[in-house]
Amino acid sequence: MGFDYGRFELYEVGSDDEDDFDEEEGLMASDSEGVEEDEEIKEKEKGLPAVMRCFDRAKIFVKAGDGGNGVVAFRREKFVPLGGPSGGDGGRGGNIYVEVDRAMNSLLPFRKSLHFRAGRGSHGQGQQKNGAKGEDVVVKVPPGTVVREASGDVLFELLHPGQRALLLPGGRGGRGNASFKSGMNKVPKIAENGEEGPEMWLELELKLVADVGIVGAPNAGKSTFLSVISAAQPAIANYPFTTLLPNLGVVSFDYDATMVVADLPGLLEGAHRGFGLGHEFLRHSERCSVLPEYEFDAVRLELEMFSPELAEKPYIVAYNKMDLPEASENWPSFKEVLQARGIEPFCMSAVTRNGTQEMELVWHDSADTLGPTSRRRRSADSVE
Ligand SMILES: Nc1nc2c(ncn2[C@@H]2O[C@H](COP(=O)(O)OP(=O)(O)OP(=O)(O)O)[C@@H](O)[C@H]2O)c(=O)[nH]1
Ligand SMILES: [Mg+2]
Repeated sequence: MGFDYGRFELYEVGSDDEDDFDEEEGLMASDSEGVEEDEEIKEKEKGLPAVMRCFDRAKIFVKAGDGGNGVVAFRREKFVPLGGPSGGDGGRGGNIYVEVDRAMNSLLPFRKSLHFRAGRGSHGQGQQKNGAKGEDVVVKVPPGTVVREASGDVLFELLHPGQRALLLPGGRGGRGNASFKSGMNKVPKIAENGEEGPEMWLELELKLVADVGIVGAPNAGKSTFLSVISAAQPAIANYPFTTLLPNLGVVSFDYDATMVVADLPGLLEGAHRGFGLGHEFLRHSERCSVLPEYEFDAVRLELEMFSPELAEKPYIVAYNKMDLPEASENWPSFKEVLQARGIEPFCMSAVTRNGTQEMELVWHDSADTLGPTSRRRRSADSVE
């Protein structure tokens, strides 16, 4: 994907405009226009560290279908000038559902399409024909999505793939005059209009339910590592900032124990904006002579600047790319420096899978120290 993504502050509540929607749809097809918009969002996001993007938000408008109108009609038969009432009922409007789609991992699609309208019920017809039900609309969201009303009240938390909830029921269809008939000779000329489908604005928030996050410098091999220890298949490429959206993977240990791991965007995103050690770091890495402990400090600092609370979480240091000569040469001194600071680093090669299993086991054994959620979530569920 050629664009950054971010926090979605899209439209004011109440800007419910059909034309808007079509335009937005159009954007999806034509990339060139989309790019401009992305630039704008990027601009707004300056200084937002990558980790913040794990929490993804979107605002959407949903409207259930209106009910179809009931109809006034009379039977017409030869020699019967005024037959009985025969107007059918209107069909019910379509419902709006929200459903978890395991293939999604962000709320990004809602940037392009934020209005969801279910179909209108058809009107009733003569000969007591009832109108057809309006088409339902299913809003697909990624696992871990919290749905809130505009007031902030939580409506649903959607965790499990396939989980589906009814957001708004369609409006009732109006009764046709046939159903108002009360006696043989009464010929009511009344019929109801369909009920309007309810509508509302909703806020979606995607919360990653991960036990462990892989943080590190851009291009360090985080996505590669995730792909080795889980079934996840994140994009891997030999340039920094390949990962713009967090990838989730499930690491399975023996007997039923699992851990959800998030591969996060390269943490030194601030680096190219020149704060913290970043600028310096990039200059070094251009020359490819960056000291591993320097990189480690830069990542730690970046994490601290983003969230001191996050930085206080227990962590395990993995030194990757050991298959490369320059990496294995640097390893002893890196290890020494860190040990002197009371940290025991591990080394591995994600590509050759040397040491990756050991890393998994360390995680497994540290489940208690890695945070209270790890054990609780084990074998739990949702993301895979
Ligand atoms: N030699 C070697 N190359 C590796 C190893 N792990 C990853 N790579 C390569 O390093 C490059 C970056 O790997 P990614 O997994 O995309 O790195 P990342 O940390 O996710 O990068 P960003 O998402 O851009 O921050 C790719 O070309 C990988 O093939 C390793 O253990 N040894
Ligand atoms: Mg990556």
